[in-house]
Amino acid sequence: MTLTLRTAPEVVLYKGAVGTGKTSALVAAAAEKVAAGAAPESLLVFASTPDAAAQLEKRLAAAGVGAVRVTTPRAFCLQVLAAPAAREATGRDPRLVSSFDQAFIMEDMKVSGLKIKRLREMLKFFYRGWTELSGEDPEWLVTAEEESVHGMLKGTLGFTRSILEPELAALTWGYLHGHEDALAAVSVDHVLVDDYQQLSRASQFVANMVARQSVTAAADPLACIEVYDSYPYGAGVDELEQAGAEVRALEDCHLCGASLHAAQVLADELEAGAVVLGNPDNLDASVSFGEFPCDTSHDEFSSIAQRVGQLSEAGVTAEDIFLLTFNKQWARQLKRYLTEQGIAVNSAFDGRLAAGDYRDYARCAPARVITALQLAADPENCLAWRCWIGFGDYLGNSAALSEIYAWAKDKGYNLLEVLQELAAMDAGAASLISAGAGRIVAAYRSGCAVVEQVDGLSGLELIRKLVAAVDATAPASVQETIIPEKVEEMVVSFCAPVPGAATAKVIAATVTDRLTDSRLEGNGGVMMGSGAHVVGSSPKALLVCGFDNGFIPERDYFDTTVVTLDKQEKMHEADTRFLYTVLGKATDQLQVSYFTSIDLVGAEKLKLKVDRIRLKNGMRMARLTASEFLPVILPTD
Ligand SMILES: Nc1ncnc2c1ncn2[C@@H]1O[C@H](COP(=O)(O)OP(=O)(O)OP(=O)(O)O)[C@@H](O)[C@H]1O
Repeated sequence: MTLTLRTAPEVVLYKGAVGTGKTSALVAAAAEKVAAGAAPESLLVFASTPDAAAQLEKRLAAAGVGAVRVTTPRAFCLQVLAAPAAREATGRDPRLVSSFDQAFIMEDMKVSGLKIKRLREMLKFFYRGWTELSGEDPEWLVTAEEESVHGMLKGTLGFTRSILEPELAALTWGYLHGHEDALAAVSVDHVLVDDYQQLSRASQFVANMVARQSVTAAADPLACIEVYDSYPYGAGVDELEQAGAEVRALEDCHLCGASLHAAQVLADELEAGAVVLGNPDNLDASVSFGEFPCDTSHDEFSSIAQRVGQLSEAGVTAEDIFLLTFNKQWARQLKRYLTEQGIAVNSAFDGRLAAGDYRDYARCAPARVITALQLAADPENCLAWRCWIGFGDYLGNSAALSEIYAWAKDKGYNLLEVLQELAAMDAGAASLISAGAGRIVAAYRSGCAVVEQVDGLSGLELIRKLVAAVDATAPASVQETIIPEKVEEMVVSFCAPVPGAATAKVIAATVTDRLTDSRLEGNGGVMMGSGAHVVGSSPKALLVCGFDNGFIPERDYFDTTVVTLDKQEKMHEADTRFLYTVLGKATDQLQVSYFTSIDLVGAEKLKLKVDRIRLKNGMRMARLTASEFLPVILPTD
């Protein structure tokens, strides 16, 4: 069964390679519509990531179209599903399952009895299917096993009233598709979409369906990389063309010579002859390219700091410099170094919850406090209840829960209603439903007590009290091993900043953002981040840092005992596409640096590819090489 794209009567598609001015064309189109009399509120602009949305908002404001709403499909869908009617219809709250929550959902799924590897594969198949709206095809799920595992997953998500990210846009599309009034309420006259190819198919469908008069999209099919939506749908560009889009091809590239050259050779590798980037200014690639080999990692940090200094002396503002990194741990070290040198860095939040092992009360103490905070913010948060009752048990209490779910299935209860009903029963009756019901009810009661104890508190006082109250719910033997000050420090750093008046709701919202999103959080400073953060920006100087084998390509790529040849080929293609997208960004300079030696322990920790080991001053040192992509992108004479 084929599903056809429902779109607006007027569809324009700006199509071009990196740096050909697609976003600029979109901004101009928005400005034109407003100049022609459209109210700014009648426009809705989608970007593929929150960082790209922030950049686009600035570009629109600079073009005089300030009051236009710029968002991501994810944020838009969550807002649509927040309406009471949508909650009622979908049976879900607008709450995404974070990677932390996912551990518990996985425990619930393991009850299916499938081997973990098979289960993970099947889940991926469902996720992709959801993003591609395969659920519309009655023959999508073939085997009875698939049907049953799929039903189980949907059931678990229903009980916890939560949404998996790959499910979000499909759920929204399904809801709007079946509720014309809801669709009319969220529709606008003009929808504009940047980096269309980076959206999932379901996101693309949602963006099109909410446009009454026109859709203006910008796309580069070659730059189809996963940055925010899972399973970006490159084929959607063709689908839009088939839906009657008027294609406006953009060919002149406005990047610096080095970025243009890198993009061209990488594009050639992806699809011979597919893209020929016009170079209107006949730029010389070698002038805008810089290669900076360094001996140690520390030398590279120092080289980066020095170059940032030189750039700012030359008049490049901090906001026009992007430091692209490939490894989180190494990026953390680089950030620390730059900050010590007085260089302000605008990067994504990088605190860890030290979620530890949820089976171990002591190790997951900060995660339990965060979960309790979410319950304090919303005692009806079924997903947080799921986590809360799972802590401290080897299987996250999944076996008992599955029996309880089976009992509650026909009653139409959500998890909180199930817990309330069990708590109201006498213990004997509850244990007939599940032998583990007593444990679950006890956990539920302890959670209610914690919520009650922090009622009305705010700021640090709230967190302090939460830490103490949560600590008291752990078994006495565990409490002895928990250091409340340490837990408090970790929780505070995860929630920071915590103003005195911040309520549980406010703090929990920050936590939820950080658990489910990654965006540049700084106010000014040089931008630093991964490929997902550079998308949507057009820095003057792009400094590619730590361009080493092991960081890109990843170490496993080189080890054919770990990776099959097929997989290796796929990894190479994905890296090429990724580099094509992210290196094709700089308008003035593309600088690449790498380091060639590190102690062996450091190399292991950072998962670098070690070429050779030698002894230096009695220490085992690893010899590294620049990324195998460096010779590919080097400008030729
Ligand atoms: N006609 C033009 N003349 C000169 N510079 C331009 C022109 N159009 C765009 N630029 C500049 O080129 C850079 C890239 O433009 P833009 O971001 O619009 O391209 P894009 O195709 O959307 O890029 P990406 O592939 O990164 O999404 C920006 O710095 C922009 O200001």
